[in-house]
Amino acid sequence: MRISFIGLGHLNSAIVAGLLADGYDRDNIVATTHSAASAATRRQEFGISVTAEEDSPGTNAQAVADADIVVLGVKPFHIVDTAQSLADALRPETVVVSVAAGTTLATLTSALPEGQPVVRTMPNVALTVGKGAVGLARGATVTDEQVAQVERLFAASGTVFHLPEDQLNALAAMAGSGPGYVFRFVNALAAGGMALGLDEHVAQELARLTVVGAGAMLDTDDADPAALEDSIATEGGVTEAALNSLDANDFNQVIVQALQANVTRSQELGA
Ligand SMILES: NC(=O)C1=CN([C@@H]2O[C@H](COP(=O)(O)OP(=O)(O)OC[C@H]3O[C@@H](n4cnc5c(N)ncnc54)[C@H](O)[C@@H]3O)[C@@H](O)[C@H]2O)C=CC1
Ligand SMILES: O=C(O)[C@@H]1CCC=N1
Repeated sequence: MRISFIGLGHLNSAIVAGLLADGYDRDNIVATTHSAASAATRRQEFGISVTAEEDSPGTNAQAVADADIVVLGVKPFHIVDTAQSLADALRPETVVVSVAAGTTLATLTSALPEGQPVVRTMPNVALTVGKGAVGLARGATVTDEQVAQVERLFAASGTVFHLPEDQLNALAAMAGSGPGYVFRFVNALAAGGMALGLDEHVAQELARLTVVGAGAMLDTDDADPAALEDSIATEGGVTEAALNSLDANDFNQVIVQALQANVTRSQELGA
């Protein structure tokens, strides 16, 4: 299966890293970037063929010419132009996969030749470490076999959820962006530790190790986050006092509002 990555930034790099860690043959992966500098960096990092549009205009079209799957990993506001620029080079059976926030199947389909198989996905960067969560919605003309091929691309380093397209923005708000919220929490925890008088390095290490440890406790199929929370919040103890403070500040509602802001932005990007 030949896979062509158009754009090799944070997200497509996470997919490539996951594939390579799973033993995928690097000779069957090619990628392109905008700048020559980032192509050189990624070539070095992954040992795959990476060419830059800046160096050789038209390299995107060359990269997709014999691909079985093309993964468009450019920013949402570039995806229509990019898809249109590839239209003449794509073989009719090549599956075009979008990872873009917001961009709908209808928009992508209208930028491609009629009947081109399309899959819209929403991955997250945890693919890099084999722990990705990926939403997948199929276009109208993609076959079951092609969907299975796309699923295998992500299942190498993550868990795939087949969802109706109208649920992908919600998945993005939770899982696509979710690692970013967790990293923000780590930074906030470290800042909290420093406010209590801990040395910066100690506070940062404590924050990081705490989230790594809690994440590892969740890393089983039957993990129960509510029961885990209870197991730490001893009745009348210190954790309970802190959680009560979070409740008093409407922590859950703060999260709901953040997810709503995320969905609103997806809708704007998709409009
Ligand atoms: N970063 C993340 O955690 C996630 C990102 N996404 C989606 O992934 C897509 C890319 O986002 P990031 O990787 O964060 O952005 P990024 O800025 O890191 O990567 C964009 C890539 O596109 C390349 N590019 C731009 N114009 C190009 C052109 N004409 N030809 C070839 N390559 C070109 C750039 O060189 C760069 O490698 C977006 O659509 C985003 O919605 C989806 C889920 C998670
Ligand atoms: O922030 C973004 O727009 C992308 C999509 C989900 C995560 N990163």
